[in-house]
Amino acid sequence: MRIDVVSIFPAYLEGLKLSLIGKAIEQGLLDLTVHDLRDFTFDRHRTVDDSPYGGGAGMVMKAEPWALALEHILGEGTGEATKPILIVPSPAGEVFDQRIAEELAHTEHLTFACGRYEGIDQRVLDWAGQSFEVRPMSIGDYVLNGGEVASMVMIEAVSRLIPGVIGNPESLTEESHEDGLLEYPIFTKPATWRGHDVPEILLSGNHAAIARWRRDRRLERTAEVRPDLLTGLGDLDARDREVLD
Ligand SMILES: COc1cccc(Cn2ccc3ccc(-c4cc(N)[nH]n4)cc32)c1
Repeated sequence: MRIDVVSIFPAYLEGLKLSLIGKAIEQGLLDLTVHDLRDFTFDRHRTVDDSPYGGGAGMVMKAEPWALALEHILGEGTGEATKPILIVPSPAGEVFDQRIAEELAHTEHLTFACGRYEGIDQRVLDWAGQSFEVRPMSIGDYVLNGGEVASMVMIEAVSRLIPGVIGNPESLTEESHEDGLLEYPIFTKPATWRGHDVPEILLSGNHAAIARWRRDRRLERTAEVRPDLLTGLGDLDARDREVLD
């Protein structure tokens, strides 16, 4: 997968080059390029913003640098079969979730447009629609100062789903949100720690009983912390219902 990110703070994205995502880049599973939007300005001050038409507080990101940056990215295109996707982090976007992460993990090329100030001139998104599938995307109902953190969240959530990025693919199966339930509580040595014991069942070696215990804990935790997720689940069996009632 090819990922391009455009930002006026390219150093923000350096964190992605650590740990598993960094290894995936080294292994060629991921091709990440971060572009400095100011490289697409040509005035002395490398201007990327101006005051908003219609008045109001703050500044708006100018269209032309964005168009030049996106054209540069398209120009490096390797003739992808489908329109590349342009993710535009925004408080006014569709809310990113695991389903969208799974969807994006199957695409060839993602571009993230990291806005700052009060956002990007709307005409950029309208213009980009001719060459990109433009997806304004929120990572939650709270306000950030720009799109970089949101892009890192989405890039991490998507990249870890690419085969080979996470060493053990089994660890992707029983995760929160993977199948609609939150994950079960986890423990490691020592078996007793500051007066707190690991649940006996986990020391029993009875794998069927352990699997059942884990599913029960997932159901209980989901019902307690995120009951909204239970409505989206398919048919729960009688045993599941018993745990929830
Ligand atoms: C109403 O508050 C705002 C309205 C417009 C812009 C900004 C600041 N800002 C600039 C670029 C940008 C990109 C993403 C986000 C963002 C995404 C999520 N989930 N929260 N915040 C915020 C951004 C704040």
